[in-house]
Amino acid sequence: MGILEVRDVNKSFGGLQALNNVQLNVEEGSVHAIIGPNGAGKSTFLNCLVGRLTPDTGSVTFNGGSLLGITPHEINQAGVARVFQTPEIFGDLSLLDNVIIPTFATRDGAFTLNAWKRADQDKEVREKAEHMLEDVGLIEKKDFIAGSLSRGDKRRLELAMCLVQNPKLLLLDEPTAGMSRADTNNTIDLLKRIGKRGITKIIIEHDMHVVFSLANKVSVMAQGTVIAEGLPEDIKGDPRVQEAYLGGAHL
Ligand SMILES: Nc1ncnc2c1ncn2[C@@H]1O[C@H](COP(=O)(O)OP(=O)(O)OP(=O)(O)O)[C@@H](O)[C@H]1O
Repeated sequence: MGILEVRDVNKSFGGLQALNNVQLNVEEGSVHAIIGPNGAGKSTFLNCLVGRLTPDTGSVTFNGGSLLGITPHEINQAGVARVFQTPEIFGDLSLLDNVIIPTFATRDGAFTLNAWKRADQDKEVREKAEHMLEDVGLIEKKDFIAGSLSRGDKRRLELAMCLVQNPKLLLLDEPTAGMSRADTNNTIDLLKRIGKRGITKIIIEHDMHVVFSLANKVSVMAQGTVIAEGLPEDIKGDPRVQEAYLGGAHL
């Protein structure tokens, strides 16, 4: 039994079948990459996991319970956190306040919009948020306004906002998209470091350097279905994958 079990998931948009009988089994503590060409259905699949979309048929079981028929907030409370392609941060607040908000919410549950200002005075919350910023290498910028950060730092901040919620499963949607090679390598190092905490991760990524640096297992999607699955070194040499993913070029 994996921590996440996906069975026979289908999703259509009008006449277009975006997901076609998707099966996935993610082992607890693993880093599971999902790769595939543009339009393969990767984002649609991720959206089905976090409740942004509802599959037409199939089941999604996480940690023994179904993720279907519950709200995105309930999915988050069940221990699933997602880092988006476009970082979802509060651009006009400081980095520290950005991390204080989810730290406070995780400890105290739902809260009113202005309550986080009180959280700022809460020593325990503040220290936890600062510790998290230290973990992702942003502590020196804690008083900067988040909107002024580089793209790489914004993603690092969003990661801190997710990690402070102590997720069991972290979904990373192209975590290095648009980053310089130096920022990409920093992100790989950071993800390796947080990997040591045993959080299960699903990574959707186009950059094969990132995939092969981090993943224990790779699933390849094409035309809405999983066409191959295995260890990164096996996937690299799989002719079906070469064909589907890069039109025959070598990974
Ligand atoms: N909301 C939607 N309405 C209609 N069609 C959609 C919608 N979302 C996705 N699609 C279509 O579903 C298919 C799968 O798209 P999806 O974005 O999941 O692919 P992807 O593998 O994530 O691609 P990329 O790597 O380019 O992000 C595509 O043909 C896309 O045009």
